Parts: sequence; structure tokens; C-alpha cells
Amino acid sequence: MSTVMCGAMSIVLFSVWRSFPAEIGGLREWALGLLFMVAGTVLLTLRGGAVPKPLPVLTMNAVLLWGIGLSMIGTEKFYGQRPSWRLFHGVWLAGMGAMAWWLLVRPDFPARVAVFSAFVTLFYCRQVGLIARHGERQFPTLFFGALMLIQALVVATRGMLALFGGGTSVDLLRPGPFQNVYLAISSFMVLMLVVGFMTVATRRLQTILEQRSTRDPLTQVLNRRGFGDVYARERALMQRERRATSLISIDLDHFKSINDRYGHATGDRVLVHVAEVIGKVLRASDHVARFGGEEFVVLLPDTGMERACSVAERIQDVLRAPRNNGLPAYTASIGIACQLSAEEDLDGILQRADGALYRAKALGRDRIEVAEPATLPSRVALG
Ligand SMILES: Nc1nc2c(ncn2[C@@H]2O[C@H](COP(=O)(O)OP(=O)(O)OP(=O)(O)O)[C@@H](O)[C@H]2O)c(=O)[nH]1
Repeated sequence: MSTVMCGAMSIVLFSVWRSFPAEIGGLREWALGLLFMVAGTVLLTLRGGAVPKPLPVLTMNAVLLWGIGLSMIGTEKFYGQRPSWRLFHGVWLAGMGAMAWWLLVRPDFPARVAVFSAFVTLFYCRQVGLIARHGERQFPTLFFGALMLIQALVVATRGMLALFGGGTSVDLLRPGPFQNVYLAISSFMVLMLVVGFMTVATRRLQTILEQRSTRDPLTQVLNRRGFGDVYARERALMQRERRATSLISIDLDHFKSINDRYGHATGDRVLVHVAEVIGKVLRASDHVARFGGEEFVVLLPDTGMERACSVAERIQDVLRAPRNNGLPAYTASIGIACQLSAEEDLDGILQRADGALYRAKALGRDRIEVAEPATLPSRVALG
């Protein structure tokens, strides 16, 4: 029953692989790996059938080890690591060689179980290591890591029992307490592994979708929506801690002529460069966004007008600075507004910063203008 369910789950994983974004790696290998594991389990039941015994035994082990190895490759790809095909093929060949030796040349069942368990444990341990090193500290990852660890422990226990307890205690086709526990845990754990794959993949999908909806795809800085979210958080802090916040509005000068003269692709590279250099000037707690076209906005939490002006000057300097990356020279006009009260909202401070920016444009561009403070009821203004 659980084998049928695992087979069905591998179909689910295949459809997830086809419908999730390609940047979520490893789904195909997880689905294929699971399919091989299911096939291996089916072959286990044919072990003593009409076909000569050694052949189904070898095939079953080959298929099972291949499937578990593929799931390791899937986990490597999922965490953005280069797949270790050499380790995979090396372990598989060594495992099969050892199995053939202790099956055909010197038949020894406990030795076979021990060596097979050792290689499977190695595949699972590699995945535990990957999850510990590269996984996010979130529940889905911890759950996934715990499942892999339990798998590794269960298989390692079987290997140890084979070594020290003899063959009969670990022969899965004989009834016995360990066999019952092992088979129950293994089939349950394979199902749980699929749940593990699905939880980490779905969490990754959620992160990617959140990223896509809040980031500008060209420059990777926040878009208007992402900036709105960040501003809302900062405004709540401002309300609690009664601190000033500044906003800088930056617009490149005569950007249309850069596009017209050097082409749209060069215009795009200029925009990416602008986002990069602005980012380098800012503190980790500051935020930069692109509001479409050639307009960038910077939010400086816990910052009064004086520091905002010096940040704006530094931005202007780095944008003006000569560069050797083949990009044309350009300048920017800048408007700054400082918010002293949480009573003002994003539209309000943006309007004031944009007003200052338009003044900078009107006064000849390549300059910084400062907005008048907002006129608000005195009870909410900060000192
Ligand atoms: N390369 C590129 N160009 C863009 C993008 N978005 C908008 N633009 C271009 O940006 C230019 C903006 O032109 P304008 O609004 O006239 O502004 P400007 O030429 O910078 O003039 P001023 O702002 O008055 O100094 C237009 O030519 C748009 O096509 C983009 O993502 N990539």
C-alpha cells in the first residue's frame, strides 16, 4: 500500500517539477529518485521468485541505491551545489561490486546488508550535511533535515545489526521484531521524505514569488510595492520610537538621450550600475528602490536632514565619478524630504521629495534640493 502511495507521490513530484520555476533545482532528481526507490521496493518482493535469485537481488539493490543516490543529487541541486556525480557513480559501482562479490563469489548475506547500509547511510549523511550547511533556519528545512537524519540512523542501525547480530535478524523477508519495525519505519519515512521535499520546495517557491513581487527584475532592488512594505515597517518603528526618517528621490538627467544614443541595452546597464553604486553608499539598514524608468528612491531610517544631505552628496559624487566599465557619463538630480512625524504617510513624503526633485530639474539638473518640512498638527511633531 505504501509502495503504491510512494509511486503516486513520485507523480506528484514530477508535476511539481514541471510547474515550479526552473530556479528551484533538484525536483526532477527527487522525483526520479523516488520512482527508483519504489521500483526497488517492488523488486524486493520478487527476490525469491521464479527468476534466478541473484539477478533480482542485484537488480533490486542497484535500483534502490541508484534512487537514493539520485535523491542526494536532487538535494545538492536544490541547495545550489554542483552535483557530485563522481561520488554518486563511485559509490554505486563500489556498492554493486561488493554486492556481486558477496552474492556470487562468496555468498555472505550479513556482509551484503552491512555494505549496502553503509553506502545508503553515506548518501543520507551527505544530505544531512548539505541541509545543515546550506538550509535556511526555518521549520520546513529543520523538518527535512530531521527526516534525512532519521533515515540515516535507521539504515545505519540495520547495517550494525547485520555486522554484529547476524543475517536472520535483518532479512526483510523473514518475520521478526526488527524487520517489522524497519519495514514500517522505512515505508513511513519514504512517504515523509516526499512531504519533506514538498515542504522545502514550497517554501522556496514562496520566497521566489515574494521576491518577484517586491523586487525590480532589472536591478534587483525593491520595486514600488516592496518599498511600500518596507516603509510601512519603518513608519511603525518611527511611531514607537519617535525618530526622524529621510527619503531621497533620484532621477537621472536626460536618460532618454542615453537610450537614443547608445541603445536601450546600454540604458539598462546604466540603471543596473546606478542601483549598485547607490547600494554601496548606504548603510545596511537603508533601503533603495526603483520606481520605474530612471527614478530611484532611498529610505534612510533614523536619519535627519543633515545626514540625508551628506548621503545624497555622496550618491551624486559616485554617479558622476569617471568609470572604466564602458558606460557613458551621466548625472542625477536629487530631491530630499525629512519626515519628523509618523502622521505623514508615504504619499506625503514622496510628494515633498518629488517636489524638491522637480525643482532641481528646473534649476538646471545635476543638483540637490531639499523639501520644506511637512505642515502637521504640532501635537504629533517630533522635537
Ligand atoms: N533602458 C531603459 N530605459 C528606460 C527604462 N524605463 C524607462 N526608460 C526610458 O527612460 C527615459 C525617460 O525619459 P524622460 O522621462 O524624458 O526623462 P529624461 O530623458 O531623463 O529627462 P529628465 O528626467 O527631464 O532629465 C525614456 O526614454 C524611457 O524609454 C528601462 O527599464 N530601461
